[in-house]
Amino acid sequence: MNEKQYDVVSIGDANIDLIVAGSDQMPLPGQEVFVKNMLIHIGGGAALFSMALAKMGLKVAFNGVLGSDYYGRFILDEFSELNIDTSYIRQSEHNNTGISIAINPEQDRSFITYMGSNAEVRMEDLNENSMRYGRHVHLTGYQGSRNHDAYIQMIKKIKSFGATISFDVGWDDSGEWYSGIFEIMSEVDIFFLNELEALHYTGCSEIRESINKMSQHAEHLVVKMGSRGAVSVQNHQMVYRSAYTITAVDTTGAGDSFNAGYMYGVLTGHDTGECLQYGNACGALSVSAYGGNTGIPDQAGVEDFIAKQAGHIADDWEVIV
Ligand SMILES: OC[C@H]1O[C@H](O)[C@H](O)[C@@H]1O
Repeated sequence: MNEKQYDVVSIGDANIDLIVAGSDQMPLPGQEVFVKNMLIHIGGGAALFSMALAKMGLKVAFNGVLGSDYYGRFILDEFSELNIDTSYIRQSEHNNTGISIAINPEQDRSFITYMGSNAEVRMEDLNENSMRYGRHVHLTGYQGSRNHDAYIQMIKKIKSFGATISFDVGWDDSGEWYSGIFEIMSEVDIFFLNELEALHYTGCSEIRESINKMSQHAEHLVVKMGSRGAVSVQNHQMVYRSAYTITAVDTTGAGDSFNAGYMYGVLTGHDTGECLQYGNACGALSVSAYGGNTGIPDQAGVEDFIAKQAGHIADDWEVIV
C-alpha cells in the first residue's frame, strides 16, 4: 500500500444542516412563525472542508462518527459520490447523527445544534491509519482545556507519521477561550481562526494587535475576516487579500470553505497571495447558494471565478481595515 494515499485527511464533525430561509423572527412560546423555505444539506466544519477539497480534485479521507440512522447513511452516500474515503468513519451505537438548525442564514446566521454522534469524536479513539496514510491532516473540534492534552498528543503523533497539520480552532461556546491555544498554534503547521475568535483568544480589542500577538507563537497563521477578506502571516511576513464581492444567500460554512480553498493552494504549491485568493473564492462561492457546500464548483470552476474577478481585489488592507 502507498504510505501516503490521501492528500488530505479531515478529522471532526459531519452533520445535517437544516437551513431555515427567510426567518427574521423567532416564535414566542405558543406562537408559530412562517418562513420562506427549509432546506437540508450536509454541514459540519470538517465535512464541508472535505467536500470542497474533494470537488477540487484532491484525494480526501474523512475520520469522524455518524449515527446509525438515515442521516448518517445520507452523509456516507454523499461522501462516496465525491470519492471521499469513508472507511475510517465509525457508526455510533449511542447517538443519532448531529443536526444544526441554521437560522437567518442570509446574514450572520445563528445555529441551534444537537451534536449527536459528533460528541463521540475523541482524539484518543480515532483510527490512526487515516493519519498515517495522509500527506496532510486537518483538525477541528477543539474544546479548550476539556480536550487540550488529547490534541497535543494527537498532533505529536501525526507529526511522527510525517504529515503536515492544519487546525481550525472554531467558536468556544463555553466562553473559556483557553490560553493553551498558543501551544497548539506553535505546534501545528497552519492555524486558522476568524477575527472574533482571534480577539477573544488574545484579549485584544484591535485585530492588528491580536495578529501580532499570535504571530509570536504561530509559524503560519490565517485570520478570516468575512466580507473584509483574510490575512496570512508566515514567519512574520503578512499578506492580505480582500474578499470577493458577492450577494450572500447563506453564510453557513463560509469559513470552512475558505479553509479548503486556502489548503488547496498550499497543497498544490501556490504562493501565499494565491492561497488567500483560493480561500476567498471558495468562501464567496459557498455563500452564493443555500447549504455550506452547494455553491462550490470543481477546480476549473473555482479558477474561472478567480479569473473573472481579476482586478476586483485589493492587497492592501489599509484600505479596508
Ligand atoms: O462551520 C459550519 C458548521 O457549523 C455548524 O455546526 C453547522 O453544522 C455548520 O455547517
